Amino acid sequence: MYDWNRQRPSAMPYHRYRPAHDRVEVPAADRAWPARRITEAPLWVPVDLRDGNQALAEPMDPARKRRMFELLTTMGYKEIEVGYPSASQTDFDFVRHLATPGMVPDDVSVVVFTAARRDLIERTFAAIEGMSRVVVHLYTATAPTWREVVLGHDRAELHALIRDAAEHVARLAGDRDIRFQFSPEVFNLTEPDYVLEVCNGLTALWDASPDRPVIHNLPATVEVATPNVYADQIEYMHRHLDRRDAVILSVHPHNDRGTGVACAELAVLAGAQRVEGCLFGNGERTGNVDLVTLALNLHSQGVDPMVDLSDIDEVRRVVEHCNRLPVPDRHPYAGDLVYTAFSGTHQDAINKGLAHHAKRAADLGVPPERAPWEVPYLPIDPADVGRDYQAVIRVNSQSGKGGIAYLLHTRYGLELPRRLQIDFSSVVQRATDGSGEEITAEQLWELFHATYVAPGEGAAPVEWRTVEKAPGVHVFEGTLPGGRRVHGTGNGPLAALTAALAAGGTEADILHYAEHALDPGRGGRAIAYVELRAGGVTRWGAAQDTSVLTASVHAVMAAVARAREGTAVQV
Ligand SMILES: CC(=O)SCCNC(=O)CCNC(=O)[C@H](O)C(C)(C)COP(=O)(O)OP(=O)(O)OC[C@H]1O[C@@H](n2cnc3c(N)ncnc32)[C@H](O)[C@@H]1OP(=O)(O)O
Ligand SMILES: CC(C)C(=O)C(=O)O
Repeated sequence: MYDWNRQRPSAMPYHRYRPAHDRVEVPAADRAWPARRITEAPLWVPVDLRDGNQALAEPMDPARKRRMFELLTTMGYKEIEVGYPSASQTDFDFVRHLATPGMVPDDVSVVVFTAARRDLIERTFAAIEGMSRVVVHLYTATAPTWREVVLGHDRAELHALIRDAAEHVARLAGDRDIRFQFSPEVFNLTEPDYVLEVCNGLTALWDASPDRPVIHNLPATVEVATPNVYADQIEYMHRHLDRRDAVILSVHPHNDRGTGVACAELAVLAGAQRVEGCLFGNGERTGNVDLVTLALNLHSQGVDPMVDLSDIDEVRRVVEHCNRLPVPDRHPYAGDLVYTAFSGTHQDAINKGLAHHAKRAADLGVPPERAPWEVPYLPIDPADVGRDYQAVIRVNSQSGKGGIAYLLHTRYGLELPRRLQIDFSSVVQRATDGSGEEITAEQLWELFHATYVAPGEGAAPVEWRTVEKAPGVHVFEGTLPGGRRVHGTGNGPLAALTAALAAGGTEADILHYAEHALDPGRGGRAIAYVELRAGGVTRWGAAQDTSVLTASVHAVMAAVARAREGTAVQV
């Protein structure tokens, strides 16, 4: 029987915890969500200025709040939770600031958050005086532990408290342009029948209609189960909420198990129409669900995300400034390293994929940024979010020839022949293995130059010329360093050069020769690459010059000089 790697029981106190299924009744498994697909973006509601802000060690000051609000409207969010105005003077003043005419774009609604307490509700209404298109968001925790331990109420008492608060909200709203939202906090640990009793009661109390729908927001306040459990809970509510066409079913996942994004996506499959979260997942503890990841996940499936993330680094800079928290290097879509490959096989595949993409775009007659994207290892085109390809490939000891060639090509215009790529890759490997560090494009170029070009610099003829005496008959004559005159004839200038070298005692066979122009930014220069065999060893040499012939002669001499270094016998 297979028993390799048999794992041993740990000493972790895991038995202190109960599975989520024992803590909450998960409705019957008559589910349709697994077979559904997401074909349009849900309504997004960023809660950075409330849930995100309340989780910061240094909550945003008015200037940072204004910056965050501006960012959210610029990105295209149309419903934004702007604060908990009864919680602090800063929050109150910020909402009053938004009440100034012209501060909130006409097509944007603001949401204000309040607990189900009359004093807090009244302060909330004072904050929104004079504003239109406001959503008043009332919340109360409804899960058993919160009822019993935190609030000290049984089911009926808590229901009465919520209804009293909801009536107060409706009274203060009167016939103003205000909509209502309710969140049974810790929905995911609340009995489904109790959630329905409370939510359906409020739908009736607030007289929700398709023209003036109520929002029922069902939070996974603390994520406690696998995302399929949350999806089952949401689908059950979707099917059983009264006046379904007068209810916007909203979700508000947190990320305690690291599956906030999965919870939100499965909840949308299960019937949720609206998602609350924060940019890059700021929020209490491990954060709210990340709205950037959700939006770009849709983008990567060909679904319009309905927000603008075309300059993700600018979004990230503003969010980092407002929250005073960094976005990690591996953060989906936004981290510094997420479009970068270090490993050889990934680089090789990306390199080939990018070349294939460029060709496909040309074949289709469209610019590369409009052509269908199917590049291995890159789920989206970095250019879609304003990233360039500079950082896509970076080289260290895990890298292979493809990545090295890619960097030298994109940065310096070199088109290394395949065998030279292989040769140089082992040179790079030795250098990076020794240092253990990443090697930049500049350092690669320096290493390339030192390895293949520099040896020719002291070995090139001091003066030389070639003449075509008759068609196909070339003569090379020149003076080698040290003063020796050499002379040779061949069917081309390089054949004449090797004949001259042979006459001088150095037998060399050219195995491969390639040259190309470098880009115009390099002063009209050409580069030549030569692989030759001399004295029993095979070596590459390279040289650049404005003359192709000079570059070729110097490349031959560089390879000869390297072959000399590599043989015991002087060639
Ligand atoms: C999941 C969430 O994100 S919920 C939002 C959490 N956000 C915040 O707490 C940030 C802002 N909060 C605050 O600044 C303060 O808590 C305030 C101003 C709202 C209230 O402050 P205080 O009156 O000093 O009360 P404190 O915060 O100490 O305690 C909360 C009280 O409200 C009660 N309470 C808590 N939630 C609710 C609710 N949703 N509805 C009604 N009462 C509630 C608690 O039972 C407790 O009552 P008790 O004092 O009789 O035991
Ligand atoms: C009350 C709701 C909206 C909330 O912030 C949460 O449950 O995390």
